[in-house]
Amino acid sequence: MIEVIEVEKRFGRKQILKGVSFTANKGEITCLIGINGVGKTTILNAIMALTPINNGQILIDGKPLDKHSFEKITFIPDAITMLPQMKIVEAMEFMNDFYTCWNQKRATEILGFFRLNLNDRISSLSKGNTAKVNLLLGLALDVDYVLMDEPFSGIDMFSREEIANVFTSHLIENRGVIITTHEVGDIEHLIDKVVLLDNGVVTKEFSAEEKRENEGKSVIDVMREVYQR
Ligand SMILES: Nc1ncnc2c1ncn2[C@@H]1O[C@H](COP(=O)(O)OP(=O)(O)OP(=O)(O)O)[C@@H](O)[C@H]1O
Repeated sequence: MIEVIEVEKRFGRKQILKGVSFTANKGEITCLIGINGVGKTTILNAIMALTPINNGQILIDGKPLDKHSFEKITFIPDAITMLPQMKIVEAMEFMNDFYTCWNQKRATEILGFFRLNLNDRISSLSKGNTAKVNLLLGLALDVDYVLMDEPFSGIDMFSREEIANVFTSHLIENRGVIITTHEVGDIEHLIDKVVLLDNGVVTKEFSAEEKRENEGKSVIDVMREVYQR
């Protein structure tokens, strides 16, 4: 389980996170939702220890972040981190050299899943294929938790459908996934838990299925209630 406990984060004098708490379980998809600038990416960066927090605690399987946390989590950012002149195959080789938990068999499977070509250069990829390469590089790591920052952002509906298919595949099975988005429509039916952020805190944390079954409300209905004040 990933536990985010009363996390506070300031950039200069601007307090972005004012005591954010939520949990994300293994085998579940937890969706962090909030309007632009609310601090979704900052939370993912904090979980990866890429940004220091001012207060609070983050635990992975009950333990504070340390140098071994990286063997448990992968972060799939919304922009490519590989050099533009690299071919996809070279990006995969780089990951293989760098990470002991790289799973080549899984990488080859994802390559086929997304119909990507090994010899295509990163710089030549469409936005949709860039997102798919990011997913390939992240999901081919054998780790328990996957953080995804805005995987659907700016991508056409066909690529969105293909990416959404990942969430029902064995590529995700048994892993704990935290995804940030403000375009919840594509995966609403796949999300286990929704964490709504507003004004630096978690305003609602709920099961999407229970909300639908007990109150007849979709995630988008709840978002409207929270954000259209
Ligand atoms: N390194 C930084 N230095 C200063 N301010 C920052 C830094 N990183 C983020 N911020 C600010 O913190 C706030 C939250 O940023 P963050 O990227 O976490 O939001 P977000 O919810 O992911 O937004 P979006 O949906 O637009 O991606 C923003 O106001 C942003 O400008």
